[in-house]
Amino acid sequence: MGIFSYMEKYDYEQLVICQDKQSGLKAVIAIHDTTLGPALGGTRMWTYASEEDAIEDALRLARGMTYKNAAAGLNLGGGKTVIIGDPKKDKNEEMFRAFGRYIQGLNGRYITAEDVGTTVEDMDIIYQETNYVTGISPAFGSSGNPSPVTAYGVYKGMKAAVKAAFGSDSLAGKTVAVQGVGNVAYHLCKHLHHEGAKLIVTDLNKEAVKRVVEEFQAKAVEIDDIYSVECDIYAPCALGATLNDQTIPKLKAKVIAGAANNQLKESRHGDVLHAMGIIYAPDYVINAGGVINVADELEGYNRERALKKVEGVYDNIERVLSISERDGIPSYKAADRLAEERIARMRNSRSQFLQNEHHILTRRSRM
Ligand SMILES: NC(=O)C1=CN([C@@H]2O[C@H](COP(=O)(O)OP(=O)(O)OC[C@H]3O[C@@H](n4cnc5c(N)ncnc54)[C@H](O)[C@@H]3O)[C@@H](O)[C@H]2O)C=CC1
Ligand SMILES: CC(C)CC(=O)C(=O)O
Repeated sequence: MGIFSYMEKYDYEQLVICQDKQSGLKAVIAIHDTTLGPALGGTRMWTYASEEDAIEDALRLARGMTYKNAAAGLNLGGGKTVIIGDPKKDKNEEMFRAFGRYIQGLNGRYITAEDVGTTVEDMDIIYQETNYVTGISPAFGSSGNPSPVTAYGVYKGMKAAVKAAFGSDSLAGKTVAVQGVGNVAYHLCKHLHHEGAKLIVTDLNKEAVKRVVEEFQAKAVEIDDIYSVECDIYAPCALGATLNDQTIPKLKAKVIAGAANNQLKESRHGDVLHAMGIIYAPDYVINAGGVINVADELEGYNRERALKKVEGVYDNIERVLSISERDGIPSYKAADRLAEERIARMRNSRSQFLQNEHHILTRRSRM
């Protein structure tokens, strides 16, 4: 399908291809929908096999952010950036300075933050060129790395999903298979270990595996074995599309609850999970803790208030799963319905861009 056909099919607003020869920057900014407010979504840096893969990831992630921000009750639209490159080798200051200027050129339509392969330090560099960035250092009055807060939300959402499957939200004694133990899942494993869950983990990064084995007595398995291990919960916390025709038949888990974006390769895989009786916590509902955290910056960041809002992920998962049960529809469809209904209701309200004649992020710099 051509880019314009794809953008028309899912009603995207804008796709920006950014290049800076001197720094090697090759970035794709996708803005899906700004009905609820400026598009907010992180910047992912990854070694994509092709430019087409990078563009597809940016588009899928951006639309996911529209649904995530709407379902979380935020006055934010959906957008995302991918930077093509190896985050371990290809980063430099001028790359993120150039990227910050491209964001500034969008005049507040897109606000960025961290995602896979980018860090608070990268956001601090971007902040030198534009105000339209969140998740920057607390020294600037910001919220810092969103990952630990995302993990807290996933932990709360997992408890709600476990309650739907087993009748109690206790994770004590439950076995959780965690795929990808990076920024978010390291902190998720800490919560799970503290509550007495047993951990089975895998990651391409052997140092990341070693850390959770040593700290949380996790059992390490090979990359492809994570799907078929005996467990109660499968927690996808790596990249997307891990729920597909090849992997779903291997699953033994009764619950799927993880941080990764775009876990379903295609929507129909959500139908398959529903038919199998597996409780699927929709990815953009359970992993909304990070964006809820950085969105609190719009009011002048208050960590206690932000964490209180993130605890609401538990209620949101309960609400989606009860709609799924009541109406006999897959949980991903119940989540989509909630998000789409809010966007439709807000379509005619005043834009969140210019409350009190100021972009919603300018309040931060006035505090
Ligand atoms: N950082 C945040 O606050 C948020 C992150 N997410 C999503 O959560 C997921 C994880 O994000 P982070 O922890 O920030 O990224 P990260 O890059 O720190 O961790 C991802 C880990 O997955 C591993 N990995 C990649 N492919 C793998 C595979 N095939 N099998 C096993 N491990 C694999 C990587 O080696 C890495 O250690 C991503 O999908 C991200 O988009 C969603 C919401 C917020
Ligand atoms: C604050 C960011 C981590 C938000 C985002 O990009 C996400 O939730 O995927």
